[in-house]
Amino acid sequence: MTATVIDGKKIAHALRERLKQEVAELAAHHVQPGLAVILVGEDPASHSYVRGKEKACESLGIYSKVYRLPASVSEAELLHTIHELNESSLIHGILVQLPLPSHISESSILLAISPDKDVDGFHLMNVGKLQTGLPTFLPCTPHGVIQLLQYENIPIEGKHAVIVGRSNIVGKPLAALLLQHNATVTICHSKTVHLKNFTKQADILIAAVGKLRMITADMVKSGAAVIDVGINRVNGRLVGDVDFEEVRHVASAITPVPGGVGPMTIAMLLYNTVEAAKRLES
Ligand SMILES: Nc1nc(=O)c2c([nH]1)NC[C@@H]1CN(c3ccc(C(=O)N[C@@H](CCC(=O)O)C(=O)O)cc3)C=[N+]21
Repeated sequence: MTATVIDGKKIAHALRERLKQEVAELAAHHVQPGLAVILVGEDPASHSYVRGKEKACESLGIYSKVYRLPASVSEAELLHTIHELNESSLIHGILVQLPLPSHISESSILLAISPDKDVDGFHLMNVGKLQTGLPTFLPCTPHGVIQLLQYENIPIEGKHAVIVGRSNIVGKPLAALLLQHNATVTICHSKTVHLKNFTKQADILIAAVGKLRMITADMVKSGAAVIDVGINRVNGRLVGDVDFEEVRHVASAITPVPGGVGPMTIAMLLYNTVEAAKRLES
């Protein structure tokens, strides 16, 4: 078997074209969605992601403003910036790029963002809403994964989805979303004993660990859909958590890295920003 390679770039592009029309319709009503991105420190990868987000906003006609703050910024200063953005009428979405320097408490920063502008869906109120099944901003990467599966007509209901990785930004919210779509969900992590026994049972296997090519062909059931959320850098090149060349001969569908989940994450951020503008301006 050779898997269908899921073209995340193409699917993200299609979503962005739809959003571009929505932004144009909002403009006719004198509303321009605005996104503020706060980036603390000098991590080159973070700077590169944030540039991607800026360019994406520009191509859709979304206003964006990036706050590049030194790693030495205090928690109080950061909170001050967030409070100003909560009040700003130009800004509908606020994103604080993670990770933050260790002297800043991530949870207090995320709590300070107005839940109505929390386009990452990381505020505790919105985390609770997601768990409860109430409408909220869906975290971008998990939402992007669901969109990829739906676009490719990969059924979720009744299927066994196995997620490797339990982070607050991918593994846990993705488990909640897959449950909402009636999958049977297993979450595996670094302390899981005999990981392969679990991954082998997956109809949908999601790798979100951050460990280079850790999912090998022997861990995948024949015909499974394999979604690679991993981003690892090898000599400046991006490589996923899945051994793509090996696993593509076992799976029925597989996402590449780059060009899989990453572009969808950005598309869903734009989607949430447009949603935020519609809600705040209605
Ligand atoms: N508050 C917050 N929200 C985030 O959504 C967030 C974050 N912090 N911190 C870092 C991670 C990482 N992330 C990516 C987004 C797009 C690509 C992406 O577009 N990747 C392209 C390649 C880009 C390249 O070549 O550098 C691809 O996979 O094809 C990757 C990674 C969002 N994150």
